[in-house]
Amino acid sequence: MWPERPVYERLKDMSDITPVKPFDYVIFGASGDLTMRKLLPAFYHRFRTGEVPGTARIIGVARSALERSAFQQRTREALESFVGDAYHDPETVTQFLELVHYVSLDAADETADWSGLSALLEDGRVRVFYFATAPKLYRKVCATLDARGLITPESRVVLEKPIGIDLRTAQDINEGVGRFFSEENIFRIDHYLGKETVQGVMALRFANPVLENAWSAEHISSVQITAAEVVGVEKRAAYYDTTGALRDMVQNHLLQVLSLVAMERPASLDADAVRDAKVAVLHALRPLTGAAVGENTVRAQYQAGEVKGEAVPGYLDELGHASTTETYAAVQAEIDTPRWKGVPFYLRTGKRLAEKVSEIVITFRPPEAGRSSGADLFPSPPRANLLVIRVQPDEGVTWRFNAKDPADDGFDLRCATMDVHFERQFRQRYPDAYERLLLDAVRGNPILFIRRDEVEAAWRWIEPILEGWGRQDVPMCGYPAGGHGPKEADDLLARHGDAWYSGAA
Ligand SMILES: NC(=O)C1=CN([C@@H]2O[C@H](COP(=O)(O)OP(=O)(O)OC[C@H]3O[C@@H](n4cnc5c(N)ncnc54)[C@H](OP(=O)(O)O)[C@@H]3O)[C@@H](O)[C@H]2O)C=CC1
Ligand SMILES: O=C1O[C@H](COP(=O)(O)O)[C@@H](O)[C@H](O)[C@H]1O
Repeated sequence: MWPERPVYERLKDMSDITPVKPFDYVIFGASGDLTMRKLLPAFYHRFRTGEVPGTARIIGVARSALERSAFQQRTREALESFVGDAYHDPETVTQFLELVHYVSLDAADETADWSGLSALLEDGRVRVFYFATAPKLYRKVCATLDARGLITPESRVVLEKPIGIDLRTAQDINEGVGRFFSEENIFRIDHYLGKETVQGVMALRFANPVLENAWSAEHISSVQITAAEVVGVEKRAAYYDTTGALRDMVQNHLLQVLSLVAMERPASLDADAVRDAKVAVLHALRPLTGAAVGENTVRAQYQAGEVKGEAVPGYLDELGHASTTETYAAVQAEIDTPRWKGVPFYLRTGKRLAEKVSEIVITFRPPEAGRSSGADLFPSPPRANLLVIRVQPDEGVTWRFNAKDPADDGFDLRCATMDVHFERQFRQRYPDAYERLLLDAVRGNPILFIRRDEVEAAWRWIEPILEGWGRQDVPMCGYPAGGHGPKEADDLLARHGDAWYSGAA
């Protein structure tokens, strides 16, 4: 039923564990992919390490008619598949399943019988409503929760992305949910912010003066942000075909990463200080309108190909009908601030690519000839320094620098790399992004969640691209499944003398 599970070496767990108070966590969309693959395994890990108390309740809600025992069985299978062997302890799993409840309910039906859910909720506890369903349900479910008296002063709501399909629908959702929950109790989740290496961007930038001082157009010539996936759309075709790569990944994950890479130093690590700094970047993105959409963006669909030795069908064959939804998007963005004047930020994401990798690549300017630098000193010209932040997998950093070529008796240069693999270095398990985010919502800590103005600013920038694509201003390109994306995305960079980083530092 589930894909083959990976085997992990057991590494150290978090040492900084502060158990949360008993809570009731209601997950709408409990039988879905996200809950099974990410949310329940994340809760399990935090239960295993003692952060989630044994009296907490995780209450799954979906329309499927399931007994509690059947949902517990599905949970057990999900944990077998998605928790590494080294952390999968049958006794702990059995204890964890005691936390898990299920209510069969059509959350879109305000006339349905909600008493099964209310009966499981305890007054005085932190109560989290997590919406792992289609965003069009969010407002309605909030209204019904309110009508049924289920929203208490200790209640919070977690909204999965994408929030809407454009600016207007995002505003509608924000307004609608905002009628029942104050902004401080709305947690808009973007799981990329929960990734350790994405949070680590701030540490890298602001705790290392060498990097902090070089972090601008004076020293950096381009920034690449990639989120490549091997999987196709598979069972999520119905959702994906109405969404596409730009809405699914760029509007949220990639723009959040870009904001962290490009933001000014925040006044503090308070949630609002960081969010103020991030939203300033989103406001400073140069709008891509008119001809600029065609010049700066590429969209494409995967075609039949081969992934890890297996033949796979193209997107349209999988769907069985025509579609203008992109499974790949590449965008060249510019940020109109003095710090980033003239620096291209290249973003790309796609399904059915050669490998699963998310990374940030910072290319520094090589020393210029004529300056009092190394450029004129050596017989071979120095190459650009590269800093590669591997968001996932193999979280870490690679630094490419110029070294003296040991094979040469003169002073020829050769590129060398320093590779840091964080798990190896810290002997520390890298938690899945959802682990921290699920419990930050219980703690009421919003630092890794997105504020309303951020979501709307991101849509404001994305919308003209969607409009240009809707007008068919930009051709739909193709790329073979299992490859590196469309040739047109390579051309986008080649126009500036750049090339996508291919792992070969
Ligand atoms: N899957 C992923 O990797 C990621 C998903 N997300 C987001 O999470 C959300 C869920 O995604 P995903 O799990 O993939 O989607 P799925 O389609 O797999 O799951 C949707 C869930 O919603 C339930 N559901 C649908 N309608 C209702 C209803 N009226 N009342 C109660 N439950 C309902 C379905 O169960 P039933 O049919 O039994 O009612 C099912 O459990 C989406 O917003 C998606 O964008 C975000 C990041 C990653
Ligand atoms: O939000 C989403 O993210 C996943 C990719 O997440 P990752 O953590 O595995 O990089 C993507 O597959 C999905 O389509 C999208 O909705």
